Amino acid sequence: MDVSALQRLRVGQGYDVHRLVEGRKLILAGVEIDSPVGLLGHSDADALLHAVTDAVLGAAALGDIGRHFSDTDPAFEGADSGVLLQKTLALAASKGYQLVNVDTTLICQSPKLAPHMDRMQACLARLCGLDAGCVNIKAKTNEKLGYLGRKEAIEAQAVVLMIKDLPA
Ligand SMILES: Nc1ccn([C@@H]2O[C@H](COP(=O)(O)O)[C@@H](O)[C@H]2O)c(=O)n1
Ligand SMILES: C[C@@]1(CO)OP(=O)(O)OP(=O)(O)OC[C@H]1O
Repeated sequence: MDVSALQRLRVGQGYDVHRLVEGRKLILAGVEIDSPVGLLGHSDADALLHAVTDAVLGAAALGDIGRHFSDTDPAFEGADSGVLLQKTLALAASKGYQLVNVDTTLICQSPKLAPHMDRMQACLARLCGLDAGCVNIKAKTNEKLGYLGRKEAIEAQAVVLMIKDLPA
């Protein structure tokens, strides 16, 4: 086993939740999904991309999403979370971190996401600069339990693996 390669590996974990309301678009993994309700937020409220962004920041020990893109800054009102993820990946790359793979879970009672999964996976892979085979999105209902089960919100969880360059 190559121990020096193992020492360059970093894992990161991310989580997000946004409330579902009328009058907002539902955007997940950078894809707009046909729905009578959408996620509320200062940005486009893409909970999945926020969780992935936090996981990347976690792996690179760079804090959390709000530290880089404040939810009180008018610059991020309606922001495209795909752009924020790509800025985060560029920041991580500037510190020597490259993404290896991404795994995510959406806890979403409704709508059914299976019909949108291929598009969501392709979009997330493009945003991450990875092959689709290195990116995964899973969907779960919350078995009608609690605020997620009552369709009041959607939750996202993400785990990433990153590899750090050897110091020059
Ligand atoms: N919003 C969702 C939720 C779930 N799915 C798919 O259904 C399967 C079963 O979900 P359970 O919560 O009942 O375990 C799940 O594995 C997904 O394939 C979905 O498409 N959209
Ligand atoms: C990206 C930001 C910017 O306001 O998006 P929000 O829509 O506020 O979403 P949240 O996940 O609550 O916090 C992250 C914020 O930094």
